[in-house]
Amino acid sequence: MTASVLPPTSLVTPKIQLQTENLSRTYPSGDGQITALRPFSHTFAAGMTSVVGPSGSGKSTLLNLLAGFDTPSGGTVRVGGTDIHSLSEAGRADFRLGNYGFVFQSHNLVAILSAQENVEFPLMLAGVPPKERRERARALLAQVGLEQRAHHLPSHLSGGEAQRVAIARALVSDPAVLLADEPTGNLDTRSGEVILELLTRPALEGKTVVLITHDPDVAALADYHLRVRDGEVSVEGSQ
Ligand SMILES: Nc1ncnc2c1ncn2[C@@H]1O[C@H](COP(=O)(O)OP(=O)(O)OP(=O)(O)O)[C@@H](O)[C@H]1O
Repeated sequence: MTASVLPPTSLVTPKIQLQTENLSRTYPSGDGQITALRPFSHTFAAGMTSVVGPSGSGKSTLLNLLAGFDTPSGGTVRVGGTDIHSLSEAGRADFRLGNYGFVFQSHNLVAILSAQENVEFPLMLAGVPPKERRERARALLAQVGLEQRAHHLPSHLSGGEAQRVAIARALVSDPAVLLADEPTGNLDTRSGEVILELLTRPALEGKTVVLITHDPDVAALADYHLRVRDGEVSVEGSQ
């Protein structure tokens, strides 16, 4: 894998703060309500924060709210001072393009696009000119060690390779916030280690990485630790 410095880009964003205040979510259930997330106030530090907790405890609910994919029942998520849920849907989508990267358990690559085109995709949506798009996507594919696979379709990549392309895509806009939901969940141990190493790099660069995992060994790699139990998030301190 080639370690390289990101090329200059018009999309570079400064490190920004991810902050929640009394963030909560309830869902209707029959006659009553399910409290998926109890009021949670927290400032995420730059670096990697793991989120652990049993199935159904509220981890994905928290991540979806941080991403602005779901609407809170109360409270706010601020990214660099912007209350993301006060934006229109289109405004939030634009804001995400410039500030967030996502890595999911399943790579979610577009099946009919090559690895290179998948990585270019967010830049295309952001209106970055083709030449710069190509160069940045190439640089990112090199960073994840897949420059030789640039023209392969996702179906011709291994699970670990596809996840590396997904990471390249998540990082291509140089986002300040990277949200990862069980990114190693479907991978063998060795491929999982490669993915984690790639996720620790942006954390070392001062970005805010939030990583949901069931795996205590994966969580142990993070700088900060949150535990969710019955919708209650607690801070477990740093190591
Ligand atoms: N759209 C929804 N409608 C109703 N209830 C929901 C919805 N999404 C989540 N819940 C409920 O909220 C609670 C928290 O769910 P959530 O998916 O956040 O848990 P999780 O910790 O991510 O679980 P897992 O580890 O299994 O993915 C659960 O009781 C779940 O059933």
